[in-house]
Amino acid sequence: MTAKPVTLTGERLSCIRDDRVLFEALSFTLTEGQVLLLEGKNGSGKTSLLRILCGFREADAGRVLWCGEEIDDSRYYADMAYVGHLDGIKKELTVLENLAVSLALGRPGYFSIGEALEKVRLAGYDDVPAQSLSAGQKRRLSLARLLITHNPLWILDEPFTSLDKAGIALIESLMREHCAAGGMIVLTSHHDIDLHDALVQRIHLS
Ligand SMILES: Nc1ncnc2c1ncn2[C@@H]1O[C@H](COP(=O)(O)OP(=O)(O)OP(=O)(O)O)[C@@H](O)[C@H]1O
Repeated sequence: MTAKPVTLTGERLSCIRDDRVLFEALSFTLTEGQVLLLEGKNGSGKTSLLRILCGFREADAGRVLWCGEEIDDSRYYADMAYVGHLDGIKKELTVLENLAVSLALGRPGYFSIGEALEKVRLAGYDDVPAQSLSAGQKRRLSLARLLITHNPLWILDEPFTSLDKAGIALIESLMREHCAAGGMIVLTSHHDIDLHDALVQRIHLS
């Protein structure tokens, strides 16, 4: 039996909020190594589309498929990692405890916890409660979760928020490595991203 190709497909997706059509009949297919960049002004529906792709909200019409199957199965949730506005961090836990919980819930990824902390420049912060971190450090911690578990699909809502220049360059290089390893990324960003154009599909919501 041949394995199905790894794809994320949006099929004629529509979203309506308070009688306003944010988007309608939106279709795309993302394959291994590709990035889908959602662009558009504030309130245009980027986060709403991400939430539909994550399965947190149903589309008003259309379907989301992972490897050709509807996303209501556990395989999708094992394969997908979401980093949203709220960082997904447990503030009462330490940096190390936060990552240990993520690792326990997922499959081991590219890096150990120690290596991931080095990468995101949080080495030495292991025992610091997450609530004491700065906004940029919290964002780095939430992104470190992507490195310690194996998730072919990353869904990232404004991943560069609160990051300094070095942090932005770091995330871009992690995204390039993820795509080179066959991963896929869907993200929203108000910043330009430094990725090879051939990898990037853009959807502009208006
Ligand atoms: N839970 C909700 N109930 C009703 N309306 C909502 C809800 N969430 C979002 N909206 C509305 O949907 C529209 C799109 O919001 P969304 O967060 O998807 O925009 P966005 O493109 O991500 O914006 P931003 O760039 O500001 O993050 C907005 O007008 C918002 O008020």
